[in-house]
Formats: sequence, structure tokens, C-alpha cells
Amino acid sequence: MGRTLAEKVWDDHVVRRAEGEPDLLFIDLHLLHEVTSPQAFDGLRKSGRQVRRLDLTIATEDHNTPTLDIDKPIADPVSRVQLETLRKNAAEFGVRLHPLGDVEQGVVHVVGPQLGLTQPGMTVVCGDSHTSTHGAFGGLAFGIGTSQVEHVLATQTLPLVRPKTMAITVNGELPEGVTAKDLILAIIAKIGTGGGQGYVLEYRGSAIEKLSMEARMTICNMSIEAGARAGMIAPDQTTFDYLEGRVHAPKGEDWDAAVAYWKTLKTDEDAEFDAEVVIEAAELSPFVTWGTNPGQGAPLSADVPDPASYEDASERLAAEKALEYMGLEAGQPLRSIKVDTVFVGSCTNGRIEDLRAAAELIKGRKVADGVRMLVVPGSARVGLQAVSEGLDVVFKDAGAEWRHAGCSMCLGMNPDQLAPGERSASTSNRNFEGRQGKGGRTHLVSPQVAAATAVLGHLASPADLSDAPVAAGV
Ligand SMILES: CC(C)[C@H](C(=O)O)[C@@H](O)C(=O)O
Ligand code: SF4
Repeated sequence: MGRTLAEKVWDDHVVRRAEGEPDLLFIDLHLLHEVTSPQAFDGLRKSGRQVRRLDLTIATEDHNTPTLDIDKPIADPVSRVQLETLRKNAAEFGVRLHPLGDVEQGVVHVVGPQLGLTQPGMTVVCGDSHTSTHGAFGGLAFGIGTSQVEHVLATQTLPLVRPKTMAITVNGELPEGVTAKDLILAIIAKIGTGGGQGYVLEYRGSAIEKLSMEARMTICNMSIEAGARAGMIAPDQTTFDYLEGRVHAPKGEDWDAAVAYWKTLKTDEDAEFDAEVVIEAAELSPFVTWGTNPGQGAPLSADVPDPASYEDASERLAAEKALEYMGLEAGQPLRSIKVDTVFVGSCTNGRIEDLRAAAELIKGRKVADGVRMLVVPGSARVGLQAVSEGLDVVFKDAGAEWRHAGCSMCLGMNPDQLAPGERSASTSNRNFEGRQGKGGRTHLVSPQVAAATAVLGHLASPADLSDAPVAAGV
């Protein structure tokens, strides 16, 4: 019988297999950041071990980094210690680190792909749940805990239990104005935040094949929000074109050999998935969340749901609690929800295409009175690219704040936070209680919806902007 893409990548990495035990897998790329690495390095130190494969290990600073005044000492003591610890560990063990201020610094899941480190068929791990992002290249990529980080540092292997496979087949073509973010939010709303548990998701079908690499990363990024540890997409010409010429991509004959291997990385016709979900792309529209988990979402044209409409008691209770926390009324149109803050950034939607999409809509318009808009590139390189295209000026002219790269407002580990009761439209991936700051209320949206919302001051789609004035000459 044929094999799925996940099974092929898995089989190619098994270094030891024994009946009744997890497989021991070789790890091709280990990414590190400041939050989940300190205890792992401590463990190495205590046992007198070295990093086994420095050539496959790379660190960057992202969660605790400020996005303003990055040349000044870090004010917050917790963040300062966190970053200093990573710097000390990287220096002591010889790990390549891109610290704040370095041109390759940025959110770990933006940096790996942009350097060409993330490649098809690889096993990629990081002490971070959104490592699933890298599966967009057709590898197995998943978040690991700190003790596993230590294991990989010491051995470059990891014992793992083989997951089940689920196909998410998206037929047709996404309608105009509907993005990868809308698609993944709709998928999570459909299968639920636990729907992917125990599975590796493979996104496939004509709608997926048409997506750019950046859009594919947005989708794989949020696999974890559906409960799956990993999501993947078979590599194709789009993947090869994205990688060719990147710093760490293979060159010359090595490139040809790599592409020949990568072309074998697809699910065989006769392979069987353990589960399959089918989505018709044509039925989708801009999607936003109204609740406090990424599965509590609905089309922007809908109303806030009535908790009483849920048959399942626990879902009903979750919806009631969510509406209370979010300060929303059942039946209220989603478009009527006013926001205080708009955040464009994160490893979900902080890449150049995301910034371009938001800038295109913002250009010549103004951020609504009383709304603050933060635009934060996912990496320093993305920031430089945006500046070279004049996007920073577009944002600033509209009244938005243009910042330095980092996780920023995606989570409250740095100064970019919501105040209690404040509401945001955010292109990030989690809307849990307090995620963007204590008492903050988050609506997950695409960069396009974020831009339209910033201009109109309430949750809105790009189509709603047709009535909003654009300054003459643009
Ligand atoms: C801090 C880190 C461990 C965490 C994760 O694992 O994803 C963070 O990146 C997040 O997005 O919540
Ligand atoms: S941008 Fe957000 S989701 Fe991504 S690694 Fe940082 S905190 Fe996690």
C-alpha cells in the first residue's frame, strides 16, 4: 500500500525502531528562542554534555524583545534576564544566535524559512508550538517541550510515537478577498480546537496548490490551534521557486539532487489517511473569531452566536463564558464590534505578503480616530524589505505605528500589550483570555480584515472600504 507524505518523511528519519517503543527520529533542524531554552542548556551543563550538531542548531530572539528603542537596554527585568541568558548559553555552547539588532533576527518561524534552512522532507523541531509553520515546505515540523529540547541538543534525535494522518482537502479556488487566514480559521471552526488531536494534518487540493509559500505557512502555523501537532503541504514548484537561491538552500548539483528527492515527497494515490475533511473553497468568506479560542469563529457577515443554539453543553458553556469575557451580546452583528487596537504581525501573518496586503488597503486612507494600529514585521529582513518598498511610509502616513521585528502583541511577554478591557483585531493566532495582555480581548483576523478594521474602527472586510474615502492622487 502507498504511503502518505507524513509517513514518507517519518520513515526517512527513523534511526531506531523497536516493537512497543517510540521510534527514534533524526532531527534535521533545531530552532531555539529565549523562552524554552534556558533549562535545556542548564541540563546540558549539569550532565557535562555539548551540543551534538551545532550545524543544525540556530537561535533567535523574539518573544521578549521590545519593538521600540531596540538600541537601549531592555527595561523589563524579566525580559532582560531571558535574553541575556540565551546570549550567555549561545556563547558558551557555540550556538549560532541572531540577537536583537541583528539583520537576521526575528520570530523563529519567519527566520528559518527566509534563510532557506527549512526545506522539504526535513524534521524540524523547536520549543514552540507554532513550529508547525515549517510543515508548509513538506517536512515534519512540531513543537517540543523543554526536556525534549535538551534531548535534541544533546543527541540530535528524539523518541516519538508515530501520529495518525488526516487529510484536509480544500477543493476549488478561494473567492476574491478570501485569504489563507480565513481558510484556516474556517477549518478550525469546523473541526474544533481538539479536532486534530493525535494527527498530522496534510492540507491538499486545488485551493492549497494555488497558494503562495507565505499563505501556506499561515495555514500550517495554525494547525496547532486545531489540536494537531503538525501540519504539512506537499512540496511543488511554488516551494522550489521560493527556496532557490536562499542562503542555506542547496546549490548547483546539490540543488538538482535535492529537487529530485523533494519531488517524491507526496502522498501516493493508494495511500490511506486515518481521517479526511473536505472543504469547498468557494463557500468561504472573510472569517473572524468572536470568542476566546481560535475555533470560536464565524464569517464576518454573521452575528455573534447565541450560546443557547449549541446542543453540546460544554460548547454552550464555553460560548457563554467567552461572550462574557469578550463583552459581547448574542445576536450582535460581528461588523458592529468596535476595536481599540489593530495588530498586524506575528509568525502567522507577519511576512512581506501580509504587510503588502495591509498596506495596499491602508494606502491613502487613515486609521480611524481612537484606534491604534501596530505594524510589526515578523523579522528584521521583512522589515527591511517593507522599507525598501515604502510600506513603512504608507503605514505611518495612515497614522499606524511602524515597529521593529518580534512576537510583539501576539502575546504579552514584551511591552506591546492590550490594557484590561481593550479590544483588538489581530492577525496573530491565539485569542485566549489575557493572551495580548491581562483583560485584553482579541479577534483573530486576516491582514486584509485588520487593515479595513483599522480604517473603519469596527470589524470590517476590504469590500466595506469602498465607501471610505481615499485621498486624491493615490
Ligand atoms: C512561548 C512559547 C513557548 C509559546 C508557544 O509554544 O507557542 C508561544 O510562542 C506562543 O505562541 O504561545
Ligand atoms: S509570533 Fe506569536 S505565535 Fe509566533 S512564536 Fe511568537 S508568540 Fe508564538
